[in-house]
Amino acid sequence: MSTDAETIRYRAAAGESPAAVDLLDQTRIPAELVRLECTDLAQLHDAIVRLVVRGAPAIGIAAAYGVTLAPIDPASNPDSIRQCYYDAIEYLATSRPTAVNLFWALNRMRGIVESTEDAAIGELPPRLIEEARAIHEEDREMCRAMGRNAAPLLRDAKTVLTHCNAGGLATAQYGTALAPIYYLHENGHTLNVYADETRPLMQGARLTAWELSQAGIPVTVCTDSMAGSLMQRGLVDAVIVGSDRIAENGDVANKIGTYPLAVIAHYHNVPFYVVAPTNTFDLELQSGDLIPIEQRSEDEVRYTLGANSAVHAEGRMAVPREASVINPAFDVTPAELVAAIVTEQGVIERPTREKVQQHFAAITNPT
Ligand SMILES: CSC[C@H]1O[C@H](OP(=O)(O)O)[C@H](O)[C@@H]1O
Repeated sequence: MSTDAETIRYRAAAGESPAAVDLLDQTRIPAELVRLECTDLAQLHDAIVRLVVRGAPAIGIAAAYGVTLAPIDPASNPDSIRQCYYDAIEYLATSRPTAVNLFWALNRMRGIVESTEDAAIGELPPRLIEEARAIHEEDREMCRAMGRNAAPLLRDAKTVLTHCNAGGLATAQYGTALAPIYYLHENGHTLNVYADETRPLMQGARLTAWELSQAGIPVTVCTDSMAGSLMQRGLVDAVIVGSDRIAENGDVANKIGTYPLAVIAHYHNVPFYVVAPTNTFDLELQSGDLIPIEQRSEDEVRYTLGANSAVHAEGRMAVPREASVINPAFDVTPAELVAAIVTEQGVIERPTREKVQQHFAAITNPT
């Protein structure tokens, strides 16, 4: 993806210009490529809430950079400086509840604050910038690794179906679920991709279709309700999606509409793959029913194409005011419907609690 379409950029403060988290405004794609500069915490928090920046890893990266925007007074005492950063971390943690990468990244930033001695408090701002940049670059590398690790699962596939956007726009670059698609394309095996439009905010139609088209990968947008008949007619060789949080037993939270895809894929013997970095696992949650599910504004359903972006500002009312609306942003797919979870460390075939634990044990105690 070209640098002007890079999901997130960061500018440290220099002279009169303040530090800025520079985001590709994903609510404006595909109509236009517009960047939004966030120079304070409220702007960054709002950008996460409105899905200007979205996708579990990208949310974590943006929030990590967001901590460096805390309005510290360098002349105040070390405890006051630390408290200002802690307040920023707590505030950013209120932006969206489901993607565990947000909390994982904020905890890493908290660790830098906690571990900086009074005598070195002047070093804290550059240390935080360095940690956020490390989180950003690590994600770039993890996406490449997930592409390599997931590619063999698709070696015999011609056509895959994906849901929402788990591509470069959801990460530092390259994506999770789309990473093997890019990797195979780069190595002479170009897949055909069905992209679920993904109501109500249309991340599939607007974002996945845009980024795959930019990469020269054939993509066909289908409505969410079409996926079943595509599999019924044998037109889908595999379903591949990202995730926002994976419980210890392998249950997977992802964009609303993922669970029915997994059920239909299971019924039609189509392999259902999940691609996510290890920082998307929440090993403190024993099962998926404990994953917090974000409830978003009903107006995103009431208006065509959702109601929270410039593209949607002229959205037409699709639901009479007298009718009620629900808008859970995610659902949970039980592990038994998942053929494999692919991380940057490898592949968890037929995930179970034991296999997830083994995957993480192998990371901490490599043989
Ligand atoms: C690579 S994680 C992408 C993940 O995040 C999306 O949710 P949202 O667009 O609301 O941030 C969706 O669940 C994707 O699978």
